[in-house]
Amino acid sequence: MAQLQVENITLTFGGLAALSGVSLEVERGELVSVIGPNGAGKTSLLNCISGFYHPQRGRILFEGHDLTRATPHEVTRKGIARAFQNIELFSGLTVLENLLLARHTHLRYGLFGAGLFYGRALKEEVENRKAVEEVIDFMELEAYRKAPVGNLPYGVRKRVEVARALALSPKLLLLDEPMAGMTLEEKEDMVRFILEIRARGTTVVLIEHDLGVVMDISDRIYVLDFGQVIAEGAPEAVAKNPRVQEAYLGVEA
Ligand SMILES: Nc1ncnc2c1ncn2[C@@H]1O[C@H](COP(=O)(O)OP(=O)(O)OP(=O)(O)O)[C@@H](O)[C@H]1O
Repeated sequence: MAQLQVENITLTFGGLAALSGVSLEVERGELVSVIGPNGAGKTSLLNCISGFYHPQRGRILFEGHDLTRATPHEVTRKGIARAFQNIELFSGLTVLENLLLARHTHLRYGLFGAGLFYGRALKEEVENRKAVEEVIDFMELEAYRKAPVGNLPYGVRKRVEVARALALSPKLLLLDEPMAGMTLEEKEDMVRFILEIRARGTTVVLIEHDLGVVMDISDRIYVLDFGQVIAEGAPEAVAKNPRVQEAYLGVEA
């Protein structure tokens, strides 16, 4: 059974179908990209998987758990974390504080438990610190750990946004245009990080407009157009698909 199973989901907004009958399967450890023209439904799909939107039809299963109606918080606790297109960080807090806060908000046992079991809370805090420091090290953010996020250059903030998601120790990482607006050098760094994240066994679902990057690094690609999957497969096959060329690249088939 695939780790993530999106089964035939439909999501409408006042009569307009953002997604109609979309199915997608992602195996554990895979790097799967979702591409498609503007408005194709890519972000809506990610919003459904991460619990921000609930499809009117269909099912979303993660490791066998039905997440179709789950809240974003429940989805995170099941092991899915998301880095947002529009960076979702607290600009007045440092990199370290943002990462710790993400863990505290989503992963802690709760105040009641912490009060009753002081030892456990302390152990949890040590684990939080360790996990966050490890992510800072991994994402090469050491030089910025005490810097308020608002003062950092855009490219570094994008990297912190991915680090915030990684701080949740996810089994599945959802990346919504992590390279948008980056310089070539920053993109190359981000590609390296994504490949290393996958190499460590984390499943990655990536939305990305840079086709060159997508073709280079994806195990498989899903192509959306007008809220439907019009192609799926290995990068070479997808690139050759006439429907994709027509829809995505604006080339006559
Ligand atoms: N909250 C919403 N309310 C109404 N319509 C929405 C909402 N979110 C998305 N849509 C509509 O759903 C469709 C798909 O949008 P979506 O943002 O998922 O596309 P996308 O493929 O991510 O596009 P882009 O590449 O521009 O980010 C669009 O027609 C959009 O206007």
